[in-house]
Amino acid sequence: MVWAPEAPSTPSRPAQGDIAALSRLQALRLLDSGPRGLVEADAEARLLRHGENVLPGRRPVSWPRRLARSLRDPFTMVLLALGLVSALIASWGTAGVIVLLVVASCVLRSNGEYRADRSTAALRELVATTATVRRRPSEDAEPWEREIPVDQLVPGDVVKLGPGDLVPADVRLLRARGLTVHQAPLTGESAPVPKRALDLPEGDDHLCRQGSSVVSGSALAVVAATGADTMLAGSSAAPARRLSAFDRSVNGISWTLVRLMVIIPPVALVANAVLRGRGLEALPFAVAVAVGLTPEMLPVVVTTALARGSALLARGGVIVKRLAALHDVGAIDVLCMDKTGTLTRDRPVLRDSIGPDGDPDPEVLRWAAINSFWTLHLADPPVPDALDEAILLGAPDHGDVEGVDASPFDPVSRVSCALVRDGGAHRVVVKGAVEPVLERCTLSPPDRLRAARLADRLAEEGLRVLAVATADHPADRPAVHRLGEERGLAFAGFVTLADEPSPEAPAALAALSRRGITPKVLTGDHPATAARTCRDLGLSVGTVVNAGELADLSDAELAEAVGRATVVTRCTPEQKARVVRALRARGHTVGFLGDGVNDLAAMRAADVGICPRGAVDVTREAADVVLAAKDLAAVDHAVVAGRRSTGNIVTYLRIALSSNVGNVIAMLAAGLALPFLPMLPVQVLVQNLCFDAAQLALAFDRADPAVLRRPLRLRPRAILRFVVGFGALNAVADLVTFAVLTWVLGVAGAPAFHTGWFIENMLTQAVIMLLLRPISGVSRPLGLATGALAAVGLLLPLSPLASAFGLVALPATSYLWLLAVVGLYGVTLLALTRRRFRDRGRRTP
Ligand SMILES: Nc1ncnc2c1ncn2[C@@H]1O[C@H](COP(=O)(O)OP(=O)(O)OP(=O)(O)O)[C@@H](O)[C@H]1O
Repeated sequence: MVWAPEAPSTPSRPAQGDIAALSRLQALRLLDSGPRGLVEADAEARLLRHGENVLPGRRPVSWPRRLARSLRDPFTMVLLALGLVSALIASWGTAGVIVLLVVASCVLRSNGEYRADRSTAALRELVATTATVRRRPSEDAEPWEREIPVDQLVPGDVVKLGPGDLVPADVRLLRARGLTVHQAPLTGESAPVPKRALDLPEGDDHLCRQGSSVVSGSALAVVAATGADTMLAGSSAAPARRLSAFDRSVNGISWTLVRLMVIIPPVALVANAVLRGRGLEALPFAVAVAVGLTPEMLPVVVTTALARGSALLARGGVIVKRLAALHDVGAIDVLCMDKTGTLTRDRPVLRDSIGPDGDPDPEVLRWAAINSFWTLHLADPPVPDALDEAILLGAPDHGDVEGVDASPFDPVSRVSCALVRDGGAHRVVVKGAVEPVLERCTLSPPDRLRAARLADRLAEEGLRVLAVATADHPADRPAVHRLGEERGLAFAGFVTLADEPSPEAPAALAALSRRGITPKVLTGDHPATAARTCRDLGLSVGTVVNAGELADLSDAELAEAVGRATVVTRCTPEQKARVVRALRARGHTVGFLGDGVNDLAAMRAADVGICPRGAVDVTREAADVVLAAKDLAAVDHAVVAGRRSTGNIVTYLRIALSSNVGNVIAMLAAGLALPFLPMLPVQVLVQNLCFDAAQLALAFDRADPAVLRRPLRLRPRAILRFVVGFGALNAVADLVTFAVLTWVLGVAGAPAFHTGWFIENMLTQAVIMLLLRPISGVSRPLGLATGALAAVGLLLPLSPLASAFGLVALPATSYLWLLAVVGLYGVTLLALTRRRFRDRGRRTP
């Protein structure tokens, strides 16, 4: 029979309030839909009418808007302020060069960010969430179910929901089995909320909103509102992402420099006035010195280094969803992971069916299969449970038993239930983890102990053990989602399944530990099964912690306990998250690799969430890194790419800041010692511009092998300490140059002095770029950039442009002396850096 909706006098945008008050059938009619779903052509027409199912705030930012946004950066603000001051005192050269610096860095930055965002958006598309929709090719055709991108959903579409799905739009439930949803992003409630497909609705039990996610159970629902019409869009409750450790580190360094930039001009002015009697004429110089401190290319180098790393990873199928996460991957020192599918192949195979006395008993398997069959068929989850499938594959026919209702596996209660009619009687069949099932059974204390010991023995062989129990169920007690709460069950026995350890896991685990990463296994499985699997993979297991025993510990005690453990078992989703938070509180940078709905909370709690492409939607949405497959070797690749990119950023910061700090100290000191300013403002700014441009090559530098061997994090304090030391050395080289120019070469007049110092400065910058790095090899871009920098320094004073910058040609002896100073500086730098980087294995960057 074809289901024919009554009057099709449907408004194009039915008010949600109307739908909330209606029965299932009335809601379907209002939406001009039916349980067999929309016809494809109708869905297309609706898509044109309603638009894509995209939240308004999620649209891409345009290039001009990005350019305008880059002006809001603190460095740019200070630079513009200094440019304004220069313009006010009619120092047009200084103001002009500052504007040029700002324009260059803003254009480069917004262009880099635009390109990086476009490529990460394209990569994100590859792992975008989909919805299982029921549609018909034509009015009379049978409906089919298929996955479509969430943005293609329209009001009236009939969708299926299962554990781990993100609710793709605002929906009205048509059928639900054991459905619980997590709707914290909308209501703040942290506990999962049960939902039912009632015909006479009370409250919003029968509605699920976009932004919530399915924790357990399954449902069929009709889409009531999409895109801007959803409650989430209306409430602007889109979750704000917390600032990552990397963002905080970069901000920390930036603000330290910004403070210095603001302080330098007044200090320089006062010192010049007091010691040299100079007035406002020293202001352009003071401004130029402050500008000289800025690492203008910081945002560009950061974006380029991270975008390059994630582009390389994408070629291997690893997708980094937000750039800063690549740094965080490189910083991971503890990798928490689930067991199933990560350490095992996730291809369970049925082994045995064992009665309470330990002997084989086919009846246990029969009940297990009845439970699996009816939970799969009545609940009809979009993705069938692997354990249920394995049981059905290995079980004989289970006879004439009719399913009445079912509550699919719930990762919190760890049981699944089916209500069946067996002959004339109703019977509830419960299957699940050993402890929650035994807890629900009527057993004498010795029998309970014997059953638990039997389960331990089976689990010690590395088998997955499911307990099975049954009970008569009076027909007048229908509430299925209360089935799991049944007590007084009769214990039937155990079924066991084998899930072989993954053959690739031992090598991948060994590779991770060579990179200084400690693996920790957080699983919902039995302690003995988990311990045996880990031992088989060569992991040193130590004490196996049972998460149930951690419940009463304080956060500090928990941190202590899990800090020592390698395997934490019987974890509920929230316990996995608590363990991750405890490890972070101990100062670890924690990565979490998982793929199930039971991994979601931990994924969100971790510094970096990692999942395979086949993970449930909600986990994939929360993850920062998505792998082509659940493969520990791919995590290793991501770690290497992260450390390589961070290594390049750290090198850039060390070089840029050491050189800039050195120059600032030298200029301020020389400005006070000399009767004239040691450099013209325009010269300071030109050499700054050349140095900035050359440093872009550092984003493409080679990786230091030592950096790849240990977790690498941007540590502002360590970088600033490094900069103070090497900045001081750079200042000494500058001051030696001043001494040579004044006393050895007897340079007469400011232009010759300025030129000598300009040449030396450009050459030392080239030397610093080559030597202040942890590796001796030079990449092609770096070789070209440093060569160009040195060439500009040596040739600009000899070129026709020299006079425009206040430079003059120097005699050959001056060049020789300058080269000698730079050579001496280079040798000293080489000796110090080799020593500094030789024992880098023991130091932080
Ligand atoms: N379909 C199912 N029916 C009944 N019991 C199940 C089912 N799936 C899992 N269980 C039981 O619940 C326990 C916890 O399962 P859960 O999915 O939380 O973790 P897991 O898959 O064992 O491990 P991991 O967290 O490492 O992926 C399992 O050890 C098993 O005893």
